[in-house]
Amino acid sequence: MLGVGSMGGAILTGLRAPEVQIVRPIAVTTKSAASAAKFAGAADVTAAATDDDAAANRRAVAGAGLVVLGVKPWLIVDTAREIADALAPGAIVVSVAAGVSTAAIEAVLPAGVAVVRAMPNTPSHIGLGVTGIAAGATADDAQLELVRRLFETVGSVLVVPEEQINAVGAVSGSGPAHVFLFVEEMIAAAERLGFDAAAARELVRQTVLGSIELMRTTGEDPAQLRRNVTSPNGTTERSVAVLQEGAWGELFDRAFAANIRRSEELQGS
Ligand SMILES: NC(=O)C1=CN([C@@H]2O[C@H](COP(=O)(O)OP(=O)(O)OC[C@H]3O[C@@H](n4cnc5c(N)ncnc54)[C@H](O)[C@@H]3O)[C@@H](O)[C@H]2O)C=CC1
Ligand SMILES: O=C(O)[C@@H]1CCC=N1
Repeated sequence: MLGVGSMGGAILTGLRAPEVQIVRPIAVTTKSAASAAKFAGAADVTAAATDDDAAANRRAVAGAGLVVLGVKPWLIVDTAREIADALAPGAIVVSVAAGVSTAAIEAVLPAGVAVVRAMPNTPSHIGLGVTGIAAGATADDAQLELVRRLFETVGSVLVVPEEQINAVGAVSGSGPAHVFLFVEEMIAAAERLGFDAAAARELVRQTVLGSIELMRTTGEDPAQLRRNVTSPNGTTERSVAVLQEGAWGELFDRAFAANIRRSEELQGS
């Protein structure tokens, strides 16, 4: 795994679970020595920093069947180019980068190396991620299945056509940020009602955690769960009506469109 920051690190945490059957140690690389040092003494991971060893990425992928590129989008093609002739024949290269197409990566890799694009999210850190995966031109069903199993170690997986991967990024890849923004705004509004920061945080955090857990454990439709709170002619009806005046549907359409536009720009970067 080349690059184990927020996203790569979350996937790595899932892969390190003892029940995951995988060849160990998992070879990872980071840019800085300080990041690599966090794995010092780990029996299941070997880490090397590209700042220390310019050949760290090439060494890490030697003999690997599955290589995950977890670097920033604008480094993906250069990183793929850098490791191209160190890859084992038949290796699968998975990119988690926003925007960058499988074709752009395939173009710098030797024939016989399969490329798969994945769009995971950070709840993968606790095994509750959701990842969209899409096969490149040469990845066959068995290779895609292996990548599915990789991401199933950290949550659920949806196979989508590559044209939809940017949309997966908007909905679930970036999704945790949208949820946290909602929580931040609710806390700030609670503070404006006069609650101190600790009380506002407790009221909102527990409401959000409890609501999500209710949705998970009951399996109920969110609209029904909302109706369960909304007494006819009660208080919720009034606040929900005000929120709906905010045209959330249109707001989300615009937010997702902006997100997808940025993925398209990153493709060209
Ligand atoms: N953060 C998120 O929620 C999500 C991120 N992604 C994608 O994941 C990728 C990484 O994003 P983050 O984890 O957020 O960034 P990050 O900055 O937290 O992690 C990037 C990692 O790459 C390492 N790195 C930099 N140059 C390197 C090199 N030449 N060789 C090896 N490692 C190198 C850095 O040390 C760092 O560990 C991006 O392409 C992004 O589009 C995809 C889905 C969600
Ligand atoms: O913000 C980003 O570009 C990355 C991709 C999806 C989530 N984080």
